[in-house]
Amino acid sequence: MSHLLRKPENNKLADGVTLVHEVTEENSDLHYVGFKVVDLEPNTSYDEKLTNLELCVVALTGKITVTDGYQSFSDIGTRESVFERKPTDSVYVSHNKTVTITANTKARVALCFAPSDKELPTKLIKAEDNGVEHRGKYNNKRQVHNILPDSDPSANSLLVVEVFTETANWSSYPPHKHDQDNLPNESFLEESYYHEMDPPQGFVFQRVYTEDRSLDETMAVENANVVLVPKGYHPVGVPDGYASYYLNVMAGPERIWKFHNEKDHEWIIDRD
Ligand SMILES: O=C[C@H](O)[C@@H](O)[C@H](O)CC(=O)O
Repeated sequence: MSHLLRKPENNKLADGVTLVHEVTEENSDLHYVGFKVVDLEPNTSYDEKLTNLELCVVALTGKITVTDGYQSFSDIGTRESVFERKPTDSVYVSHNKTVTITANTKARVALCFAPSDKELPTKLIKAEDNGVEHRGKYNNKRQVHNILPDSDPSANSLLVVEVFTETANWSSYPPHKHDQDNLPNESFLEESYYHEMDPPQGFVFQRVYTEDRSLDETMAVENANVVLVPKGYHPVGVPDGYASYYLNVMAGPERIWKFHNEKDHEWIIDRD
């Protein structure tokens, strides 16, 4: 199996609390992006102590209450399945705080991390504050919910976005990369993909490859898998009959999403 593909670990932390994924600097090649998924049964809690990391808690499914010890956001989260295709609520918390997430209903929660030493206000990012975009045409159509885009200065280096790709379509396509710290032409951002499929027995293909092909991996990605993109192009192809959801976390030295399309395939954008 590719070292960029992560299957659910389903590590039981306590009764009703399961750590589905844990991507850290220690267990991956990533230095900027950290990512966890936690499943909570009703009335159970998960604590996350932040030291030199900032965090965006995304209520993927179910209702949760999030507190940073000072402020509390109760009963947030808008959906029972990500495939309701509507935005959800999230909470941004800067470094040095302890965050408690309590489930009001059965919930799946994503924790998106990036390095930070900046004290910034804790912020509820309401579902209705997500910028919704419809990108692409023909079989390249996707719906994007911008949770923490670079136009929102609430975070130090975190960028968070969710993407729905219709059946038999492609996204993160034509292939693009953001692995050079060369602004204003391109920014360096690591990225993680948390994938779900509808119906859940589906799969998608994701290729991660660099210009010189020293990295070139094509992965069969199943429901609740995570793909890590330390560098390179990273397109996703969705087979007929299945719809795709993914949550992206991006972070790097500068909080700017400036990508470079692979020239050979850029014509895809310009078709009439
Ligand atoms: O770099 C960003 C990510 O790869 C996705 O968010 C992607 O660009 C989504 C898309 O437009 O298809």
